[in-house]
Amino acid sequence: MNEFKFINSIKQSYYRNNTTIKGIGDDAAVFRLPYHDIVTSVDTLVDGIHFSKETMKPFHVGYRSLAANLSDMAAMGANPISYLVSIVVPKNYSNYDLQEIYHGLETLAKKHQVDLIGGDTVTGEQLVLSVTVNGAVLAGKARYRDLMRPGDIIFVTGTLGDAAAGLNILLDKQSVDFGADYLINRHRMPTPRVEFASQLANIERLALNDISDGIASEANELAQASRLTIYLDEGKLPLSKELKQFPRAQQLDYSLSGGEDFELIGAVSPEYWRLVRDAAEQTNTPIAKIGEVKDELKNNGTVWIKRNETYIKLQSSGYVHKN
Ligand SMILES: Nc1ncnc2c1ncn2[C@@H]1O[C@H](COP(=O)(O)OP(=O)(O)OP(=O)(O)O)[C@@H](O)[C@H]1O
Ligand SMILES: Cc1ncc(C[n+]2csc(CCOP(=O)(O)O)c2C)c(N)n1
Ligand SMILES: [Mg+2]
Ligand SMILES: [Mg+2]
Ligand SMILES: [Mg+2]
Repeated sequence: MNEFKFINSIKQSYYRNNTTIKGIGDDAAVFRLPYHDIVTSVDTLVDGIHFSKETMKPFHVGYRSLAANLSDMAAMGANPISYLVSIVVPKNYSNYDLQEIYHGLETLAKKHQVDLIGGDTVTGEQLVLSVTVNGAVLAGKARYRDLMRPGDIIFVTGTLGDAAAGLNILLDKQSVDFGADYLINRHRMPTPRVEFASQLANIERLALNDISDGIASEANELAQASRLTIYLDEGKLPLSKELKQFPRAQQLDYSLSGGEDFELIGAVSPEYWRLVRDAAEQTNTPIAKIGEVKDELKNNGTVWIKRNETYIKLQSSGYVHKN
């Protein structure tokens, strides 16, 4: 790999987004947008933590990395515009491997009309891919975690637990009778719910969070940020037929704390539930009502889940990076 040749090889020949004023080729990129709040976030994938030779090809590393970032845009109700990639390239990575990472990034970027506007390339010991994404939301319309209100419906998109099941199949810790390809694909190439979230623009108030660490963790984040109590119904968690072939305890472990589903969990007033369902239908997004929000002084900041007709406390049991 030669740094400068490489940068030239990944540079887009034109920019899709008309907000992009300067992309790759100067000291920094520039984009311009009136009437919007700029939304930005960064997420990093590390070899051995988020993927391994067993679980992902370079193409998937690129795809999955942008997917996680676009998912954060969706969770803010923002439309993604552009992204930057910081990459640490190990010596044993071939030019082909590198191009495949960018092929994965570009495949999803094209789908969402976002531009690669910059980044940084260095060599190092292990592959690290850090993607920064920029997006925009109409001024004042970002979907913060503290925007839940008592009486809100809690909903979730897609199905939960598939990515964790797929990962365990890839790591040879699990075998299945059917649907291995589906589950593996859900792990390698998650679907960020960008169009769905964008279709909710007409709803005055909405709280959203995306599910990277598991719904047990993300629901607790919503409850804590909004200082309210969430009640979930375990029987209403949306599970794929592929996940349902596992023993019930495993279904629950994967769906509650497996993580990496990149689905959205949200809270909305019941009067707007119809609009949420319409948006789901228009964007081909499965959606399920899974609970409600209450204001209970002694329980605020916590999440409860109905299991066998009684509510038990749902601890924030998702994935935590630790040393
Ligand atoms: N090293 C850091 N320096 C500064 N801010 C950070 C750092 N790490 C996380 N944050 C900030 O902490 C908040 C929570 O980040 P977190 O990564 O948990 O959210 P997320 O990206 O939605 O979840 P995930 O990374 O699990 O997908 C965000 O505002 C994020 O920008
Ligand atoms: C090889 C391999 N081993 C384990 C895992 C599981 N894993 C890693 S990070 C994470 C949470 C999300 O991370 P973040 O919070 O950084 O977004 C999970 C569930 C994996 N993906 N690959
Ligand atoms: Mg993060
Ligand atoms: Mg997030
Ligand atoms: Mg995390």
